[in-house]
Amino acid sequence: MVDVPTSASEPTTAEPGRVELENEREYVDALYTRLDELREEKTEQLAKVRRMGAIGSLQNQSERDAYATMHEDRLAQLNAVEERLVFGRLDLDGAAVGATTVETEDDDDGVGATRYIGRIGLTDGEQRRLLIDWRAPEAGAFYQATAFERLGVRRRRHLILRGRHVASLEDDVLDETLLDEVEVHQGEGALLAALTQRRTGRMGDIVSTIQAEQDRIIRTDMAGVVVVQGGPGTGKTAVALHRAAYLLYEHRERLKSAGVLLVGPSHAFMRYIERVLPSLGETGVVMSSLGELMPGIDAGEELSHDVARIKGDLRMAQAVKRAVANRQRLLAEDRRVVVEGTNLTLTCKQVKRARDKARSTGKPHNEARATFVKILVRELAEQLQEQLEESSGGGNKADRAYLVEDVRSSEDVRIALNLCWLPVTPQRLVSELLSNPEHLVAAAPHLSAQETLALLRPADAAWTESDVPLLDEAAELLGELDPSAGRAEAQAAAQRKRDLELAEKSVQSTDEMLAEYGQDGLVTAEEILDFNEEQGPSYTAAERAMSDRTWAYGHVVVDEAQELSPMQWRLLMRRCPMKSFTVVGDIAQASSATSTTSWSSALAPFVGDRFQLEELTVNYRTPTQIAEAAARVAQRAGLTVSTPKAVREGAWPPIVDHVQGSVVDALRRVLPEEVEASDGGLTAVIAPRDLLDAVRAVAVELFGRRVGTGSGGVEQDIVVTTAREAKGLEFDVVVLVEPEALIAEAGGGLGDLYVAMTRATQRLRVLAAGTVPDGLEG
Ligand SMILES: Nc1ncnc2c1ncn2[C@@H]1O[C@H](COP(=O)(O)OP(=O)(O)OP(=O)(O)O)[C@@H](O)[C@H]1O
Repeated sequence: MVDVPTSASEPTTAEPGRVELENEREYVDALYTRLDELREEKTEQLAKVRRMGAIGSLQNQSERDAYATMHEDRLAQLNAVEERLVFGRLDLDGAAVGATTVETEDDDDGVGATRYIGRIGLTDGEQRRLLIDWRAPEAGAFYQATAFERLGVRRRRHLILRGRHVASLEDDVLDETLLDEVEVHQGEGALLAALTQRRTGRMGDIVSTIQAEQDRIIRTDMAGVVVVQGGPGTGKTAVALHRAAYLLYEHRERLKSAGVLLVGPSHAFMRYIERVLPSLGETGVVMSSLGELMPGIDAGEELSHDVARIKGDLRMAQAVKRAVANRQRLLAEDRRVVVEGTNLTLTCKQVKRARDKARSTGKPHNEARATFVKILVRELAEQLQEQLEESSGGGNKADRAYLVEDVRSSEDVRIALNLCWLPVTPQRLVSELLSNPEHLVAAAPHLSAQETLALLRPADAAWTESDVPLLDEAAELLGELDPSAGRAEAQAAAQRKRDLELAEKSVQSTDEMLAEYGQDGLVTAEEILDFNEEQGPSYTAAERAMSDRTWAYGHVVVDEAQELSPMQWRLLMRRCPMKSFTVVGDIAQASSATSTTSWSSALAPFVGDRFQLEELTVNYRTPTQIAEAAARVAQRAGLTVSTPKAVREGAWPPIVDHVQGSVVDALRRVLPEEVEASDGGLTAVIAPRDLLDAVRAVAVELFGRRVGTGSGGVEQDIVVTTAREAKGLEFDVVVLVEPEALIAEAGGGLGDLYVAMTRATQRLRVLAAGTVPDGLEG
């Protein structure tokens, strides 16, 4: 049992601030001791379950799996919260908050008058609450209380930890009467300290400094669609991720089985944010970029704005529907088929009737085909029977079951039926639709000749993210070829990997146990795995969801949602029939004509006006000078942008270099200066696509392996990227190459330039051989 200090420490004669710091250190030490104790307990419980799993009877295998998963999850959570386990303390009305008191006696609601707030909740052996999870209702006041609306809070304190050590305290006294009584600890402010830290290429959590307007959105009810609009750097991504963690806490049971899907624009973005939820102790969220929403397909970026716009139009759903219907063909004339040497006739009328019946089942194409085939095989078998009986003079009665089999296995019949109703995969359907002009014109008569031409491409072209909704649409209408096939394969591979890890651990436990009985452990991980597999696989909800296109999620979070085309929205709505969404984005940052122009128009086809719009108004990323320049450029170009208030001044205004000659040569000169200015932080060079290779070559020439590109780039401290790939990311220093070319590349749209300018947390340098957009220089 940990001995947590629960009542006032004895006053000492030491300097008052010091004493209080020591008290906090003592309390925090005790919390970490409790954390260690719980980790040990869980490790022991897990080992015990695994030992039973390896040698016990088969009967309770799945129950034991469930226990093992539960213990593993909890252990993973306990391990994830090591850093900044506790970060806050609230002293409430009635609490004694003198310099030397740490009062945690229970008050009426069972929570201490002094509450410690942390990443998870902890209790001691007697179920007294030592630490309150930041998501619990009792922690709300830590984020919400102000001097005007104290919510019973006398003092809010931030505990700033280095490792397990309390380095300093930051007090926020809300009850003025306290000012005379207590020593107030003040530093630069926890928020500012967090914001001025150097960037690491990975987003971190903001759990200790969530601001009131963000907290309100994070804790909004789960039902329905919540849209969070906010300018660059207002914390939309941070809010979206913390909201996912909050909902998983608040609706644990429901979301544990249904799961939460988090969708972002690109691989680079998903890598940038992937550590946030695990650091909040949440590992079960399915994360997917727009290109990965169809299991088994990893689609790349759609480079042509026109193609993306055409494919993103809702009318493409009709086109796919027609393409499927066109696979259910009628005969132009009656057709002769030979079965076991007998000539039979498949009539146009028969085929039409069978087709109508199959369609009326309402089943998807591949499944309804069974009805179509069954009807025609039966009718052909009847014909065959009649002919055989006739030719034998009516004396011989043929066995219908044999005849059906003869018809079914006839090559001729197979070809004839396939010509009318061929089973097809979504990939094949979409690939043929986009590569065969006849198919495309027949399925998509709404397209102009020019648009049809823009869509046509080779049959083996790689998938792009705007193909994904078409594939999804096709999959929906086609159904599975073999309902148990593809999905099962993907799941089996994931499961085998997981099982092998488990089995290896299990072998260790078994070896230890057998050794206790003086026997050799003669079992291998593979043997245990084979043994377990006989019981059938078991999957976590996230694993099942990831490999199942038809999975119905309990909640979907969409980041950079302004980028979504109507077809992408349609796909996502299908993933969550309950329509429980958190949608975050900034209309002004939209890349192109495919993107959303207003939240109402984006959502109307799916939820009407039934969504709740929230706005974030403070910019935490970009210093004032850069934020103002970006907003000016956008406004002069006629773009409506929200102009959030930046929380800090920067050291530099944007620097513009008017380059004589080549921008790439100018970059060779400028980049070392900028990397130096980043002071060990992250530098990004954002360039138009056709300059990217040359820019990358210069960066590599200067900095070699320190340079990263694309989705792997966030690991490196110098990143060369397009504006689109930089969406959602941030860097200490940004060098922006040829701004006018960025606008031209986006078909005249300003969104990408606006995004590029607002990625910098410290410094922005613009290199322009061409003209400089109006407003950039004031
Ligand atoms: N309350 C906060 N405390 C500390 N840091 C914060 C807070 N809110 C936001 N930030 C930081 O501000 C930066 C911008 O946040 P975020 O990326 O979520 O903004 P965004 O609105 O999604 O930006 P954009 O739309 O431009 O991509 C991040 O580094 C984030 O950690």
